[in-house]
Amino acid sequence: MIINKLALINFKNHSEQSFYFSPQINCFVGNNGVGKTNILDALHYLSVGKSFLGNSDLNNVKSDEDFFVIESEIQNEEKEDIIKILQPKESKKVIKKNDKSYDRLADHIGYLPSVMISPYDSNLISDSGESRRKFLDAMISQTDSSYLFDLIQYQKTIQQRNALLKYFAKNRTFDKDSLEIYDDPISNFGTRIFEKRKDFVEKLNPIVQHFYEIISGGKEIVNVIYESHLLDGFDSAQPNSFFKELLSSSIDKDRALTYTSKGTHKDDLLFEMNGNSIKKIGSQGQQKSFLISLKLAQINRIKELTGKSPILLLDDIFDKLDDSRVSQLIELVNKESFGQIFITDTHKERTENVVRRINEESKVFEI
Ligand SMILES: Nc1ncnc2c1ncn2[C@@H]1O[C@H](COP(=O)(O)OP(=O)(O)OP(=O)(O)O)[C@@H](O)[C@H]1O
Repeated sequence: MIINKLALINFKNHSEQSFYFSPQINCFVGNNGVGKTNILDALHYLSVGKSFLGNSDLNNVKSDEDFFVIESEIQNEEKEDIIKILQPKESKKVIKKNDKSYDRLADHIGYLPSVMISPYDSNLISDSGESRRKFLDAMISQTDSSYLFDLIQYQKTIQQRNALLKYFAKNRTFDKDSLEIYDDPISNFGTRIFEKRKDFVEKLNPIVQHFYEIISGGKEIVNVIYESHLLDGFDSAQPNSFFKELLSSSIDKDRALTYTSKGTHKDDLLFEMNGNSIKKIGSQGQQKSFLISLKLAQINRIKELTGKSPILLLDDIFDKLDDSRVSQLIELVNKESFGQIFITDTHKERTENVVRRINEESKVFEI
């Protein structure tokens, strides 16, 4: 998939902008705050229908305007598709492919896979498990639409179970049978989610290690470890029954807490360097190298599973990396022949130097 053209109207600080892209490398250079990251965010919208910054859609409408439009021409093998996202201030967001609206956003996920590497990635290390779960879910969803369906159903059912637990607490009543109605759907959806997450992380980890070794010159060993309540005692011969046991053994605790305390909604990823938490012992540069390795491994898995090269969005990537790590990274990008790449940087000369070394067709846009 190659994005040939991007046109923005009233998207964040961009009133009207069009770009005709190189199929290989595209750089946006300019001072702080001119809207370089916003362009990557628009490309992220094209991929997954929302901002990578987690902003609400309405916040992305340019101040004092009534709507935004992101429109693009995308080379999809032999044909060109038009993807259009329209967000009016007064009504729902519409995503169209070749003039036909999608019924559900989920149907668009996977069409144009993307991987973003940005300064905000450090939140993956510093934040709570929720942001790592979201990252894992977004990664698997881009390669497996049934995963996204299971995830949506699982989350809905957990919400219903939690609402019932709260109802019981509020009305000082309890009915075990009504609570157990949720055991089957939760364990069915949840077990599938668990198995896919476990498998995905097991295959991702050696690739992360491989990339980290290249970027760091083999200085440290990193590990991505999947953590789940389901790991201890899970029996693949009877997959669902273990989840059900987990739910029933925590009923008393759940009643006291008024929410479901055990399940895949509590999963996490552990990031380690030389056997210790990378959050505790990793320097900023080491953490950044780890996150880049994680994202490059994500590209690798998406390519392997879907046959599509995701677009690579690199926001301020060169910041905080020393020269040798930048060189290793460039060599890697060169060797691995990633798909179409979009880079932002405040230093025009640095970007131009880097791009020259990559030796691919490129365009530099001054914003
Ligand atoms: N809804 C909006 N309406 C108008 N302007 C907006 C809106 N949302 C964000 N902006 C503006 O976008 C600018 C930030 O853009 P962006 O983060 O893309 O900059 P950047 O060029 O990547 O900067 P840096 O080099 O600092 O990362 C800010 O000036 C901000 O005020």
